[in-house]
Amino acid sequence: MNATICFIGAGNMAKSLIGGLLSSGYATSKIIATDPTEAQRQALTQHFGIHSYANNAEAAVLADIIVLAVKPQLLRVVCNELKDALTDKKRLIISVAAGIRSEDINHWLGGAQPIVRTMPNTPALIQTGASGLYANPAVSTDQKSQAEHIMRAAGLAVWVDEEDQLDTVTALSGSGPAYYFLFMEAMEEYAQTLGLDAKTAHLLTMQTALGAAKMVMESHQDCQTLRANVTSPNGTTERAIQHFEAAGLKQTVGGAMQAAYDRAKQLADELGGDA
Ligand SMILES: NC(=O)C1=CN([C@@H]2O[C@H](COP(=O)(O)OP(=O)(O)OC[C@H]3O[C@@H](n4cnc5c(N)ncnc54)[C@H](O)[C@@H]3O)[C@@H](O)[C@H]2O)C=CC1
Ligand SMILES: O=C(O)[C@@H]1CCC=N1
Repeated sequence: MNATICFIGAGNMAKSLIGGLLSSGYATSKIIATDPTEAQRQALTQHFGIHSYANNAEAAVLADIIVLAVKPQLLRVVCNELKDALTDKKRLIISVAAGIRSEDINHWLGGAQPIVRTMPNTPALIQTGASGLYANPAVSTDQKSQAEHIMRAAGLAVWVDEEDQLDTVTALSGSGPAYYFLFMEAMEEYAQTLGLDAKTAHLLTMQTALGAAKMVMESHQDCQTLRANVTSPNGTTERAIQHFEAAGLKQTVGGAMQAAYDRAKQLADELGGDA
């Protein structure tokens, strides 16, 4: 693939994707980015050696693929700036903005636009991301492969058939890293209550999370079996699990994911449409 890719907005998510592409061997000359902040533009040149622009439309016309990586609240304004520059409708638009429907982006860009909407997550920063992707009907097979190539550079990329499923992806992998961080925070804090110093508690928590994730990925056993292997009859883990179950852990997790899912839909209603 040697398409020119233009990132609109050069914050954390754009930098993760750019970093991933460059480390996978993508040519520096084929990636450009825009940002109104001079410091961000300088950082791009210093870290990645790519060209950067202050003007979105000026940069967008130079590219085959445009990645919209600004905050969701700014997307409408940015699309308005790009609309007149993108009249040929050939370029693929990839949006990483949380909660903005492809239909709204299409409308803001003047219609008939190939759009892939994606929901990445922050581990993309270390090329261990997980992204869900949805393509609108105007996206060609080649453009689908291009979008997948870009998102794969930052980790796992999976397609969903219905755009609604991206709200589930948001509640799962989009917000998910924060769930694990919270759980780790709670473990670390209580280990200190039980007598460990902060550093030891932190190290053991991190390594336990990493070990558990690696076992799930590499052992080819399901979570239930792996859990059973840790749980000796009448032992310590059994007591802890009984406590989680009595406290309704699965219902709590379900309730939290439902709240994230509902908020994703609400955001799309608040930020989208013609209002
Ligand atoms: N942080 C997360 O976990 C996830 C974030 N996202 C999405 O990624 C998108 C970007 O998020 P971050 O990279 O975290 O934000 P960020 O704030 O780090 O980056 C946004 C960048 O856009 C620039 N910008 C502001 N106005 C602009 C304009 N008019 N034209 C061009 N650039 C402009 C800002 O200077 C900034 O550098 C958001 O839409 C967010 O919903 C998606 C999935 C997960
Ligand atoms: O919290 C949010 O709204 C975004 C979407 C997924 C992760 N961060």
